Amino acid sequence: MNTSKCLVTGGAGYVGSVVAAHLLAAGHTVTVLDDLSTGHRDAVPEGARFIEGRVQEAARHLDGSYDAVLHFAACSQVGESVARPEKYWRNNVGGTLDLLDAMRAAGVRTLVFSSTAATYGQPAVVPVTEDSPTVPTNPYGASKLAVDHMIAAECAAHGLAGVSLRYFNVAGAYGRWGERHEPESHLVPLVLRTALGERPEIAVHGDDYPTPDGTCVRDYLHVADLAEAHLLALAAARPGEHLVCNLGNGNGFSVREVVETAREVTGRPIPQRAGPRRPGDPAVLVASAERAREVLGWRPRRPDLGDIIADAWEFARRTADGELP
Ligand SMILES: NC(=O)c1ccc[n+]([C@@H]2O[C@H](COP(=O)([O-])OP(=O)(O)OC[C@H]3O[C@@H](n4cnc5c(N)ncnc54)[C@H](O)[C@@H]3O)[C@@H](O)[C@H]2O)c1
Ligand SMILES: O=c1ccn([C@@H]2O[C@H](COP(=O)(O)OP(=O)(O)O[C@H]3O[C@H](CO)[C@H](O)[C@H](O)[C@H]3O)[C@@H](O)[C@H]2O)c(=O)[nH]1
Repeated sequence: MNTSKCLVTGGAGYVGSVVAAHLLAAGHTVTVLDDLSTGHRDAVPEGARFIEGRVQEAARHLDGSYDAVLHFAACSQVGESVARPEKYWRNNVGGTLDLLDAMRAAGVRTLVFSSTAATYGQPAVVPVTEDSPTVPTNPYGASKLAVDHMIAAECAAHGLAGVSLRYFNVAGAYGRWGERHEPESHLVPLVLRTALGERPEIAVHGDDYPTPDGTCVRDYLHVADLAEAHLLALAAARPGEHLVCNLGNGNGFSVREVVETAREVTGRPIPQRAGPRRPGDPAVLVASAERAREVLGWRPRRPDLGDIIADAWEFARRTADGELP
């Protein structure tokens, strides 16, 4: 296997730190560039070089010795993006434009980008393929879609080898790396904080959706399986081509099913209360990841929701016990 020298932007965050750990384990050389706006210094894996800095200043750090960039650094809260869209255009779109300029100037010609299911908005048909219409329902999704377009144009005009990976719902943990967002908005870690007694109950955002139990259905994906896909994407990237791949397991679980599975995994009660819908939430989001299987050869190893939640639970418990930071 060829090994690469990689710049990992956002490598102090949840997904970026897990991917950085996988890259190192596979023998790649890793430099993390992160401004710690939502990330944690201690999440950067041992063996990676760390630069505290902004993607907007990537030109200062990139040179021709790098083979590839994996770009995770972004703002990623849907609600905040509605309230403060300018932050999302500036950081996600503007930051990536600066990064592309820096890569072109340094001659670094491979990019793997964290895109999202939010680029599709409310899909009319599930499972969602990469050919589904992209009609984002919030500025976060729109900013990520704009970046996908920027990368496609950079590939066509300047020969970049670009891959956009559209994650569905990432969850789980990998060893000492897990989800530590503050504030946390994602369902699985909030359910587990409730199991730990740190929160009195889980608010179910809407139970009147056109789904079997009335709650939203999502496709949950293990963060370690997601990391594997990034390594495969690095190997599959081709100059002048922009590859877009969905990443999900193709199985939908409702909010109630997630809570029930967490009760089974943790053996704790986990009170829940139905509340109003959260604006912008699609009823059902399930991926077709056929392309990732065919083109990348991606095979998720932990597709079972119980396994995903068990790993997140182990991480949440160790964090609560003070064993992890
Ligand atoms: N977690 C999910 O479920 C999910 C789903 C779809 C897509 N994504 C995308 O995956 C990526 C990683 O998500 P995450 O959950 O790990 O988020 P995260 O907030 O944990 O990580 C993002 C990291 O980027 C850093 N960062 C932000 N702006 C920066 C800048 N301008 N310069 C340098 N560093 C900067 C933050 O400090 C943080 O460490 C994001 O691009 C996100 O949009 C995540
Ligand atoms: O306290 C909570 C938190 C969430 N939910 C529900 O649980 C489901 C999953 O919510 P998350 O916030 O965990 O995830 P999203 O589906 O909203 O978001 C995920 O998918 C999006 C694409 O639509 C973006 O990519 C985003 O970054 C990614 O986390 C949703 O129906 C949400 O309404 C609750 O009922 N209660």
